[in-house]
Amino acid sequence: MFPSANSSQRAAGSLSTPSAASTRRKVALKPGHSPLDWAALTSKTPKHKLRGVAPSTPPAAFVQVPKSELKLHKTQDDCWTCINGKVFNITPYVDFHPGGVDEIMKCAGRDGTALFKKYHSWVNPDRLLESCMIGVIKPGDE
Ligand code: HEM
Repeated sequence: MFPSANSSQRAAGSLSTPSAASTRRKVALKPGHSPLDWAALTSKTPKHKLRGVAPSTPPAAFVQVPKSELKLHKTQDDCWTCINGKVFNITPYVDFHPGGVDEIMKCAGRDGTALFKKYHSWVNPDRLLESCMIGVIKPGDE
């Protein structure tokens, strides 16, 4: 084996047996629910269906969502959240969430910005959920 077990080229500590604290908890997603599958679905599904709105609904930038409306959508088959002031219909995404359904449902029907940043500040919600954006939270309701 190279480098040999006691070689100075080896990193200190044991790389093969990480402590429990440093291991990432892996969630098993349903078949067909990988990030690539999500990208494929969003590219072929009409936007109004992903947004969960009527086809005649104005583009997201022109739609204001009151907080009282956001609160009504908190179940797995009708789930909205607000991240950085943007309101998304995450119903079609829930089963694709790499962190699992239970975790993402914690932001259902409410502002998920803090939780989102706590768990993955590196993820870009605007890009990932672009096709699911319903509108912006009503000014004053943030
Ligand atoms: C719209 C809301 C959310 C979206 C779009 C989203 C998206 C993602 C994405 C893309 C990943 C994979 C990150 C990576 O592998 O680098 C991920 C992982 C994860 N998410 Fe979320 N997430 C959302 C909400 C949440 C919430 C509310 C929680 C917790 C309460 C959460 C907890 C996690 C956890 C624990 C992981 C696994 C991280 C790991 O592998 O170490 N997420 N999420």
